[in-house]
Amino acid sequence: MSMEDYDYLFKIVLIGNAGVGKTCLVRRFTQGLFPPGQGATIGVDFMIKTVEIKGEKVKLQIWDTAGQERFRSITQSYYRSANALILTYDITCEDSFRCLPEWLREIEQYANNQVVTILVGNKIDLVEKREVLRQRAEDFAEAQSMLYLETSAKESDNVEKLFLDLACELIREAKQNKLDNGDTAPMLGEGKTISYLNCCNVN
Ligand SMILES: Nc1nc2c(ncn2[C@@H]2O[C@H](COP(=O)(O)OP(=O)(O)OP(=O)(O)O)[C@@H](O)[C@H]2O)c(=O)[nH]1
Repeated sequence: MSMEDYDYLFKIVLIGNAGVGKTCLVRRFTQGLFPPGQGATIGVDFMIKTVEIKGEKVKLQIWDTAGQERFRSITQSYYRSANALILTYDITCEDSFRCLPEWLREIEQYANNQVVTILVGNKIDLVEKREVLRQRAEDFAEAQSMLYLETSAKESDNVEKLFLDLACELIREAKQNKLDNGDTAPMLGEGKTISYLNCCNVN
C-alpha cells in the first residue's frame, strides 16, 4: 500500500474551442456548481478531485485549458502527460464542431498516442438552439474511435458520468497493462483511444 492517500492518480485534460463550457464542466464536477459569468480561461487551470470506485481511491488531476488560439502553445505542452483527454464542443455552435478535426490533429501531434479520448457535446439544456445533431456527432466520434457523451454543465446532466466513466476506463487500462507487463506499479499515461466505455457501476 502506498504512503499516498489514493490507489490511482490520473491526469485528465479538457480541450476544445473557447466558450464551449470546459471550465463549467470542471467546476460542476469538482465543486458542484455552475459559476455565474465565467470568464475565459487564461492559459491552464488545475483542479483535483478524489473519487472512490469499487473501494479504490482515485485521484483525478483535472487540467482545464484555454480554448483561445493565442494560448495554444501553452496548452499543447499539457497534452503529453495526459492519461485522458476530454475533447469538448458546444452542440449549439456549429463552428465548435467544425473545428474538431483541427483538435484531433493537435492530439495526434502532441499527446501520448495511447491517450484515452472522449468527445463531449456540451450545453444540451439549450435544446432549441441545437445546431449539431446528435447522430452526426455520434457518427464522427465512431469514425474516430472515440466514445461520445452529451452533457449540460448547467443542469448537471452526465457530468458525473463523464468523469467517473473515464476513471473506470483508466483503472481498467492500468490493470490490463499491469497484467500484460507483469509490472507491480500501475501504468500511468498508458491509456488508449476507446470506442466503448465498459464502466463499472460506482454507486
Ligand atoms: N446553457 C449552458 N451554458 C453553458 C454550459 N456550460 C457553459 N455554459 C456557458 O458558456 C460560457 C462559456 O463557458 P466556459 O466554461 O467559460 O467555457 P470554456 O470552454 O472554459 O471557455 P475558455 O476558457 O475560453 O476556453 C459561459 O457563459 C457559461 O455560462 C451549459 O451546459 N449550458
